[in-house]
Amino acid sequence: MDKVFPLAEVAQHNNQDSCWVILYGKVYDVTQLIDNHPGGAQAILNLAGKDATEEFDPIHPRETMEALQPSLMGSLDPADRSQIMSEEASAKSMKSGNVNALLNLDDIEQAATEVASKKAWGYYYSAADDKISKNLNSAVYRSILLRPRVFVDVADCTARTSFLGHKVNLPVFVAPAAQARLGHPAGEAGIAAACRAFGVAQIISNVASQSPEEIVADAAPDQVSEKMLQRINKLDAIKMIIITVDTPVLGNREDDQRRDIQGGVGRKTPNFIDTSVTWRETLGWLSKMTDKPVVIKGIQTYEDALLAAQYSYLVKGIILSNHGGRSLDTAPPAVHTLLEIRRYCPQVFQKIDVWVDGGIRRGTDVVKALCLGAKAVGIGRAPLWGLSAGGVQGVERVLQILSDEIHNCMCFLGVKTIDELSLKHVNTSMVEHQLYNESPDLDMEGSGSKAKL
Ligand code: HEM
Ligand SMILES: Cc1cc2nc3c(=O)[nH]c(=O)nc-3n(C[C@H](O)[C@H](O)[C@H](O)COP(=O)(O)O)c2cc1C
Repeated sequence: MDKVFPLAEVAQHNNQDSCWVILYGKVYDVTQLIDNHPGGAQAILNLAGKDATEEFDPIHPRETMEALQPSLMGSLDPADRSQIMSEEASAKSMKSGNVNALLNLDDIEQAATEVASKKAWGYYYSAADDKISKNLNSAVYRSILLRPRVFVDVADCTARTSFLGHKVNLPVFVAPAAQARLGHPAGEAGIAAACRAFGVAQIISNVASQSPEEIVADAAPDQVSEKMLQRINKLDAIKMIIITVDTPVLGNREDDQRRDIQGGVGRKTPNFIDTSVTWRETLGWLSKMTDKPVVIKGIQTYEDALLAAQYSYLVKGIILSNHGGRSLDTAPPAVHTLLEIRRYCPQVFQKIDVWVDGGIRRGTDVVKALCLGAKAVGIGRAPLWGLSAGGVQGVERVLQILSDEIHNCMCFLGVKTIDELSLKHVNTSMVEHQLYNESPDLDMEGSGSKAKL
């Protein structure tokens, strides 16, 4: 028979010698676990004698509960449990609101800021040092102008395209992001549900708060270890392996550190960083481990884009990204790298797919990146804000807003398909002037008011 414990009794076991916690209404004696806990002894001790569900839930995949089975003691007294649950429910009801009334991605971030925990907000919002790269990621799109064409029949305008051969409804993908369950219990699987509804691709983080099997469970993390790759190779719903290379060390994210009592969520996620990766050895190893196409995320210079293209037998794409400004502050926004590639090694666009992410606030931003040669555009924080503001519906709202804005922008430009978007639809003079102190290269097709007629 299940043993029942009142909250007052659990509360007495609140130290290293006897440490009990409540998880999902059950009582666990985790005294033996403290010293071997991957998240550190203090993480558990801070919650000793208390309900640890809220702290535990976003960080551990469901299978952790199996590891905890031997420590199960019984259940929390139902009266105490219902007290805790009603407190949780009233906190949650503040979160519901009509996400469909939110008109743009800034509104969604604002709504999420109001309802998210300080810790979730700090983790999502934070970027390295002085946030120069984070802010420039968005600002750079503002200094690219669009060149609308008129009297074009755009009745059949569509934003459908393909993503390494897989058909998608929008040229937008959800970029990998750790800890989606910090923002909402629906987590990465909730983002997947919204992506499924919109026919949009999602990249799953290696440090997601749910396992890859949970996330793709309804589809039509430890290190990128051999074990994980073997699991992923078996999942048909996972179409490609993305290797993130822009974070050899964790960026200095002060908003995260300030709002989390244990020094920042980023620092507590499992140690997934390997500082010894190299082009030749890591890609050689990866080519033996998987038949799935490989995409390298975090390219920030044309030199590295060129190198990646030399491995095109394995590397099918690159994502120009500075990790949403979360790694090296003052690293360039993807738009600068796109322009560099156009200038110094445009052949890269022919050899591999080039995608970008960082700073997307509007459908016009997406369209501008596509005009400059990107095949797809990633959003990182926006789906996390959507999830925090309104769960799956919030993420769907993000995708709906972008979809509408992309469609309208294409109609204004007089284009009917994504493939028609080109350099002649944008004027990049301001950015090029800032980068090279000169007007754009007039030999390039389009790109500015002096383009050939
Ligand atoms: C207080 C109740 C908690 C319990 C009972 C608990 C239990 C566990 C267990 C059993 C594992 C190992 C899972 C496995 O090997 O399959 C684990 C992993 C981990 N825990 Fe906790 N934990 C607790 C709280 C926390 C907190 C508050 C944090 C962070 C602040 C944290 C961070 C981690 C991390 C980072 C891992 C490694 C996850 C991974 O490798 O994927 N834990 N925890
Ligand atoms: C909270 C958060 C967690 C992230 N976690 C990862 C990750 O685990 N792996 C990764 O490659 N990129 C990660 N990123 C970076 C995103 O994939 C993406 O490059 C970036 O967020 C894009 O910028 P944006 O947020 O301005 O759209 C994370 C970003 C955020 C905001």
